[in-house]
Amino acid sequence: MKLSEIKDKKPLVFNYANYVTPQFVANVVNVIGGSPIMARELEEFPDLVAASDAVVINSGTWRRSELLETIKLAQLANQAGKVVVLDPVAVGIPSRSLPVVALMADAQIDIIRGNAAEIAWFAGVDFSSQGIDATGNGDVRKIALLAAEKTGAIIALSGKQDVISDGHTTLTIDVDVPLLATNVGTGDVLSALIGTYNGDGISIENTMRAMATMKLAGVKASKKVKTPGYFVNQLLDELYLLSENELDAFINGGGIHD
Ligand SMILES: Nc1ncnc2c1ncn2[C@@H]1O[C@H](COP(=O)(O)OP(=O)(O)O)[C@@H](O)[C@H]1O
Ligand SMILES: Cc1ncsc1CCOP(=O)(O)O
Ligand SMILES: [Mg+2]
Repeated sequence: MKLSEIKDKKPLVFNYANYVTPQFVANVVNVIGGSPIMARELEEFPDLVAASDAVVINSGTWRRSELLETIKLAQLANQAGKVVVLDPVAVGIPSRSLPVVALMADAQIDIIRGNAAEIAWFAGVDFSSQGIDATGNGDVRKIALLAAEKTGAIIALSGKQDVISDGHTTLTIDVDVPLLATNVGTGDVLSALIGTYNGDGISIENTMRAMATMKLAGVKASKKVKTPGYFVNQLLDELYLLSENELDAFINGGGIHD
């Protein structure tokens, strides 16, 4: 949906969040105009999925004992026709790959948002990483396209260059904002923004708008402040203040490439 529609409809975004960044994620969904809720209690899933417009599963601090519950959550969302976004934090670490494989075998994941190393894992391409961060270099367009073909999901690959691919259409946002990489959680936030924008229907266009929103807010914040602490607060303010017209101008003004 468009930014103005988010402000109108206030999509409810159910975040199965990691325990590192939930406050940041909830605030970003809130300032953009959506409505966040965090939960991880199985008994609550049917009610919460029914009420939600999107379900965002972040595997960043997943315990094995939560796997079956999370699969159930994704299945409930599938049955209710709600978009499911997966943020597969550090999925390339072998012990982290197994539960993600299990989830994807038993439920449909509509959109996968990860950094280049995480998406490269789905593509079957080698890409250096250190813990939660991508550290290597590679052809990120090709990696996103391959990952989309292999998973059937829309791929939202983030980094210096953002790439969105559904296996047919591949878009890139090529804008370097190093400060966006200085706060832990910007990736988690982006995944929740993607859920918010896809709350009324899953599309590459909605996914691109979410990524452009984050990038543009980052560009604006980095013009005003130069250090990580101020930046994270300025980023929240820029997300809050962002208008539909500014976003359209960014998207149509050469920020996005085929
Ligand atoms: N060097 C960079 N230049 C511009 N934007 C970046 C850069 N690194 C990360 N970002 C942005 O930061 C956000 C989080 O992406 P990323 O750091 O790849 O995720 P994660 O935190 O999951 O590793 C995205 O909006 C992405 O575009
Ligand atoms: C540090 C850390 N450890 C497990 S999840 C997590 C946060 C990851 O956040 P992001 O991928 O958005 O930087
Ligand atoms: Mg991440």
